[in-house]
Amino acid sequence: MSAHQVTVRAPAKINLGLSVGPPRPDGFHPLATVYQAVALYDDVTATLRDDSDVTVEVFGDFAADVPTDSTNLAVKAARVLQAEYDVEEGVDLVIRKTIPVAGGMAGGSTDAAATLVACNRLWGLGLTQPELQHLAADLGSDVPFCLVGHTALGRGRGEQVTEVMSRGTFHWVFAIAEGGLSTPAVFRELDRLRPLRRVEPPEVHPELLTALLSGQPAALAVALSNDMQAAALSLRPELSATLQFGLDQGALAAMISGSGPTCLFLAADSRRAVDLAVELAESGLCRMVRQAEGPVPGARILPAPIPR
Ligand SMILES: C[C@@](CO)(OP(=O)(O)O)[C@H](O)COP(=O)(O)OP(=O)(O)OC[C@H]1O[C@@H](n2ccc(N)nc2=O)[C@H](O)[C@@H]1O
Ligand SMILES: Nc1ncnc2c1ncn2[C@@H]1O[C@H](COP(=O)(O)OP(=O)(O)O)[C@@H](O)[C@H]1O
Repeated sequence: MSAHQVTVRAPAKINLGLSVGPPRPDGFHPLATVYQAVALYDDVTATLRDDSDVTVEVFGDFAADVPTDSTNLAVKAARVLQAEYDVEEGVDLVIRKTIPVAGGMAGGSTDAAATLVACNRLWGLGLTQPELQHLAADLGSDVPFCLVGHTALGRGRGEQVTEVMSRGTFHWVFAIAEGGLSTPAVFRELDRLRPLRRVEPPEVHPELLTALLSGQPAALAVALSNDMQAAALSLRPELSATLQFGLDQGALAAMISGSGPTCLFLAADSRRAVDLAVELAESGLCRMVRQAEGPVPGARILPAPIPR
């Protein structure tokens, strides 16, 4: 079924465990990661064009930091679909951005996932989830997870995802830093910091999977890990103070999100998450504070567009 306009809501991700192996011959790093999708969303509205052009407009919190040319990941996703399936129609994309840019939360990747879902419907392509997953993997290592959401294990370079059982809802607080960090630069810093001969193949810690099954935030707090944290802190040492501040205010755990620089905090419940968010906002240590629960589903079509 095709449509004239489709809006897709797509979540940010965090990595509850991020184990990074030595670089492969193609330059990518093998990962064993446990992703979780959290309720911080970008909305992508796709409107049909008669000609074959693809345009993008971005508004919202972080719009100024997002490219609106052919390097935009949403534009790339639409172009990939056009090329693969000989689509003659085009699309106008409008992104409402609430996920920090270059923040280690897969904002660009999730916009690409949203665009795949939206254009699949808009152009009446009828592609299945595995077909979309295949295209997603070519667009970026995080994109396949953004399609499925919830909690999932990521292997390979992060693009091979399988669902992980998780009980209950976890309450997260995010301290969004001024400026972003380039993902390749953080991987390079990690390689510089670690003697490569001694780097083990990546692995998921069994305690993390057990903690997710228990649904207990206190168990999850001690099972979180991120190999990229040391590299992100090496590039942005001031983030250590933000992490420590959150712990001093009662967070169960504090960690860098993915390649950073967003700092994430696990709260015991929703009330404590609100308290922590207020304290962080007043601390002046970050640009913005957000709260979100997880897990939530991946990119999905909304029944009606969201007014601007
Ligand atoms: C680090 C992670 C953890 O989930 O997330 P972010 O912190 O960026 O959100 C991801 O692996 C980011 O995935 P994504 O942002 O899709 O990366 P890609 O576009 O595939 O790759 C961008 C660049 O990052 C490096 N890269 C990425 C993934 C990987 N497994 N090994 C790498 O070395 C490579 O230099 C690559 O050219
Ligand atoms: N739709 C998009 N949203 C955000 N960033 C985008 C988008 N398209 C391209 N980019 C580029 O991708 C880079 C990484 O962005 P993002 O996916 O938000 O970060 P991260 O890889 O840390 O999760 C940004 O610096 C930006 O230049």
